[in-house]
Amino acid sequence: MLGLETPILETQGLDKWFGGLHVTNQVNFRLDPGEIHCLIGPNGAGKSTLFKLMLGEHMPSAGRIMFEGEEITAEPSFARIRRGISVKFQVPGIFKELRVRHNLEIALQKRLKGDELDAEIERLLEFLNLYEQADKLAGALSHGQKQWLEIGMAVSLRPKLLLLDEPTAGMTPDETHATGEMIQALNAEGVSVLAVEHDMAFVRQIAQRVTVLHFGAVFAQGTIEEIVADDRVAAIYLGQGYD
Ligand SMILES: Nc1ncnc2c1ncn2[C@@H]1O[C@H](COP(=O)(O)OP(=O)(O)OP(=O)(O)O)[C@@H](O)[C@H]1O
Repeated sequence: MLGLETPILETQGLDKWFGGLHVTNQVNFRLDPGEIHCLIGPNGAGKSTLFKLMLGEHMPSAGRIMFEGEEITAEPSFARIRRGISVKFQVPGIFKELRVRHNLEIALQKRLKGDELDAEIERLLEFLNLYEQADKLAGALSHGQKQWLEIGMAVSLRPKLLLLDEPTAGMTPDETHATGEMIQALNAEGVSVLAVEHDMAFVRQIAQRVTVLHFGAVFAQGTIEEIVADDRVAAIYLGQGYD
């Protein structure tokens, strides 16, 4: 049941200032093990900054970050990755000049060798809907396929927690839906997920809980049904063109 276990990720009173700009404002956030959680909010609300604080790309001005009950506030990104946090950024970080298969091989060879490596490449190609693209150069994939390859690379280390920054940006509705199914399948294997997302249809598809950020602070939290029924949330999106 959500809320009773030690959170996989927790922030306590997290603050970030950029000069005079208070970009993260006393954020108390918890992600329970096994949860799919979406972080939404208008442009400039501070979603990416909160993400970067969780990853160790920015250091907070105040507050604490915990992973599985242990403090990681001052840890560099590589140490957080070693604990089991993996990330997929908006801009694909794939090797465009290499074949799709080879991209996966590079990501997987830290963990697997020989027959096991080969079998896992095949399994991932199937899982990512990239089986027929296996021998194409990664740079020749469609935008959506590149995002899927990046998801495959992000999960190749078997993370406990997957952080996704707008995973469906620029995707067609079909690709977006397929991405949702992929994330749900990973979640069914035990991966906890936190996704920054603008596409509300996608949020509705995957999120078990939603946090709304506004001016760097937690503005609302709940199920997607509670969030879409909240007039205060609708009001902060007015004029921004979201559905
Ligand atoms: N490195 C930085 N230095 C100074 N200001 C920054 C920096 N990074 C972000 N900001 C500012 O912090 C605020 C929040 O930015 P952030 O990118 O976290 O918002 P966001 O919710 O992710 O927005 P979007 O939905 O547009 O991606 C913005 O006003 C932005 O200009």
